[in-house]
Amino acid sequence: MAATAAELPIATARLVLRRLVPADAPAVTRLVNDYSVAGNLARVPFPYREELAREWIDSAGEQIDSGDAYHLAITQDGALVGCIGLTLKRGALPELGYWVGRKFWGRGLAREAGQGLLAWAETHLGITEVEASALSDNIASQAVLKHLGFVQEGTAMQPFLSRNRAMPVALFRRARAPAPPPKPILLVVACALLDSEGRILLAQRPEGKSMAGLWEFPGGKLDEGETPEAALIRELREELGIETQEACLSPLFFASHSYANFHLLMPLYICRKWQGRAVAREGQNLAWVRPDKLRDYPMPPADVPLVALLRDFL
Ligand SMILES: Nc1nc2c([nH]c(=O)n2[C@H]2C[C@H](O)[C@@H](COP(=O)(O)OP(=O)(O)OP(=O)(O)O)O2)c(=O)[nH]1
Repeated sequence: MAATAAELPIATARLVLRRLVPADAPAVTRLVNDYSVAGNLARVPFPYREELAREWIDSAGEQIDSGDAYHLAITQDGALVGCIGLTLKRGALPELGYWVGRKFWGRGLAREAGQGLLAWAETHLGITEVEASALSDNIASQAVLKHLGFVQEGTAMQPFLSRNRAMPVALFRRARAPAPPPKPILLVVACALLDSEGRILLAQRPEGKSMAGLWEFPGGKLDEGETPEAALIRELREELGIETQEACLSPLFFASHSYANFHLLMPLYICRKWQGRAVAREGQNLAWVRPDKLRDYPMPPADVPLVALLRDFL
């Protein structure tokens, strides 16, 4: 598996870009089997059948593992709204492609997903220059590319499977993005609460928050003047209604991860002793999870290395 595949999913303010899974086939088919979507895509036939979606999802997984292409599901609040991908080619620039289901148009989702994927590709694959194309009359898609820093370089005729003929397209290219402004470092403390059966407590981020639907270790940001331990004791009380003391918190690992707008520095503590029963005081879903099942719970990208370390440690 390419080392970079471990750095997925990609989280943006409203979206999670994750690997496609076989269970996505019906949603992909429903959204692509719409001429207003398929007609803009060069490489999909119309009508579009679920069998093709299944084959494409399988090959997308293989391509991520081999590092040949990164086609990802664009999800919002856990639901698939479109797909985005970067195809690496020999002797040519990597190519960006995307589509968003018609009912999700007009919300800036393609732009947000594009920013997330391009920033990820720059950080993890060292890719700075990318090309893309859009039908000459697809003004919306061209506007997305321009927002992403692409500049039109020419036009060409390209065969479109969905239309059974060649169509005029505008060719775009994006040079290295200007250096981004420095990001603030956000210090967040988190805790692996371990119960007597060796299970760890995960909490699901609720709708309306960034990275909604992903599972995380309980915790949160430090208040002004607070020590990390005091912040964690307060967060555990506020979120779960449990009481613990500094002596019961042992520092374990830390995460250091760049999100779009901030750089997260997150010490992870382990706690085996507390008073009270953990209950969801903020409407979040809770799950007590065995270490070997942690991978079944999608977590923010910052947590992925922590989960691997924790599984080895426990
Ligand atoms: N508590 C916790 N936060 C995590 C984990 N992984 C991870 O990336 N984070 C991020 C999500 C948030 O951006 C930040 C936690 O801050 P928070 O819990 O106080 O903030 P929040 O979600 O209420 O608010 P927001 O800033 O996301 O809107 O750290 C984790 O395992 N636990």
